[in-house]
Amino acid sequence: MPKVLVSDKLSPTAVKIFSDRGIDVDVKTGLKPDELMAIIGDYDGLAVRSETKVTAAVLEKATNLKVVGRAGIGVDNIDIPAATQRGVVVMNTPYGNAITTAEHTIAMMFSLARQIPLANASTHAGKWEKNRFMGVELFNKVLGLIGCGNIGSIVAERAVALRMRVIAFDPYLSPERALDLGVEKVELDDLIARADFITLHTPLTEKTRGILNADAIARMKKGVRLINCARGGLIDEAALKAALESGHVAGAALDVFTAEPAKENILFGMDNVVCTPHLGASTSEAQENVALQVADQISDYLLTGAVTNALNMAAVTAEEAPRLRPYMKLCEQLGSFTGQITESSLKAVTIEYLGDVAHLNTKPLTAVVLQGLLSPLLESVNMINAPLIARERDIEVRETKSENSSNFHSLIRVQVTTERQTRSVEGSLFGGALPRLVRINDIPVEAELAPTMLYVVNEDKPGFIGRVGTVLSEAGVNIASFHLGRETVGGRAICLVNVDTEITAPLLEKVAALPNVVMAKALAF
Ligand SMILES: NC(=O)c1ccc[n+]([C@@H]2O[C@H](COP(=O)([O-])OP(=O)(O)OC[C@H]3O[C@@H](n4cnc5c(N)ncnc54)[C@H](O)[C@@H]3O)[C@@H](O)[C@H]2O)c1
Ligand SMILES: O=C(O)[C@H](O)COP(=O)(O)O
Repeated sequence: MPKVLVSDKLSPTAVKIFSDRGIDVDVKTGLKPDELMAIIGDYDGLAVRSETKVTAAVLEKATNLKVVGRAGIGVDNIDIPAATQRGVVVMNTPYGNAITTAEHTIAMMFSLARQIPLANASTHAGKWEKNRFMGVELFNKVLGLIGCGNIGSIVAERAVALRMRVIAFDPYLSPERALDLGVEKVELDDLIARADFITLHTPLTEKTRGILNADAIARMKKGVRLINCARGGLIDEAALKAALESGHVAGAALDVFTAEPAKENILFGMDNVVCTPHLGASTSEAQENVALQVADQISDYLLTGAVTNALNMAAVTAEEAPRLRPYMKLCEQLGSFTGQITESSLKAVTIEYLGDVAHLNTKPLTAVVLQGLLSPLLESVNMINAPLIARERDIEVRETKSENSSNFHSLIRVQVTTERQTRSVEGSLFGGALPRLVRINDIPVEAELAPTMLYVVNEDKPGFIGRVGTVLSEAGVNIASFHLGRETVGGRAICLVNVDTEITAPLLEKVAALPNVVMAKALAF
């Protein structure tokens, strides 16, 4: 039974879903890094929010871990490259808290415009300072959105309804989408110069870190108000403090901070700053949504292989997963066979999906071919990091599909080009489930791949089979099955022998030295 650890505060719905689906679940929140590292090796899945830091050091100890699920959007607390390297799928729940966070942004904008937090404190203190709190309307003001994805778009819709004039900077916002939302797509400089209110809705990346720095702030309208419910670090806090003190920026509302938990911050205590402790996603509805989604996604992956909302792997639906399973095995074997017989550096791989398989989601199949292909050549390759490794090594990966597959319902052809040559291997599923190699280069064959195999390329001459059999039997190696194929009578031929024990190097040398043998290799699957 798979085991999952919930290490941040999640709605109890998550635990119920894991238990109902037959997954062992432990809830241990507030763990220190060394405490997490001490126990993480026991778990197949980890469910987190933003508090648990899933670092490379934690992943190193996570020897059984298959999936990390983030109940929320931002994944900056998870070392995705390290997870990818270790074959751990990282998933988030990209929509579950988007409305809630957009509503928090709007609430922060109103709070700033009408100084509600300060007025509230003053009124509670019995001061009745009616003349102190003069606000501004949102109506007809220019709202500049930096980032117009899920949350930015929802903020835009709400702001348009408030009759604000909404402009947005987002390099990935299409003109059609902007039109649909009723926002004007602009460049960052334009937004900075025109906006009365600016809200941020991007992840924190190398490009967005400090996107509102001293220079950007200096170019804003005097009296601008800034709202950040995305990530600390998008606004330079020291530059903001200076601009708030000078009055250039009239106010700022911040849910997120450069260092969190933010027990101290240079902006704390300023009258024109409204703060909340990273509450953007904190509504009962959003927490219910993300807990339910993350538990279902983690369970689906652990129980069926379905992949939803992964950041480092292609999606696989629950319906696709069982149909893909036998092809995954075949693809791994085709990749592994090709990888084991490849001796010079790889330049390109083409994977052709022919017949019924062409209608399936082939992205994960290609990832598995690459895993099989690269595993004999490199350490620690898995289907999650294999596409990345291929890219990093400039191996061109092509995928083609066609409905025609000659004599087979489905046929997968893997063609590999190295510095020296191009070779191809074809495979199919017999009876819809059993992987078989059906062609190696131009030679038809029908071979089941077994854990230990001998692969020989030879000239098709009488006596060859007997000689191989004799050499193997003299070495005490039992033959389980023998598969032959040849180009033409007397031409190039191949033989694949499934054997019950290891083929040692001296034995392989003996086979290679037999008459008419062109090449001999020991293979393992
Ligand atoms: N405060 C909270 O509790 C809370 C809750 C949820 C999400 N968030 C944060 O809000 C952010 C946005 O979430 P989302 O769901 O809208 O994500 P999203 O991926 O749907 O949208 C992000 C948008 O930012 C845009 N973008 C990326 N780089 C950019 C750049 N350099 N300049 C301009 N735009 C850029 C992208 O094109 C995308 O449209 C995330 O960082 C997330 O972590 C915070
Ligand atoms: O990225 C997110 O989803 C938000 O920052 C929410 O974070 P939280 O789950 O820690 O509240």
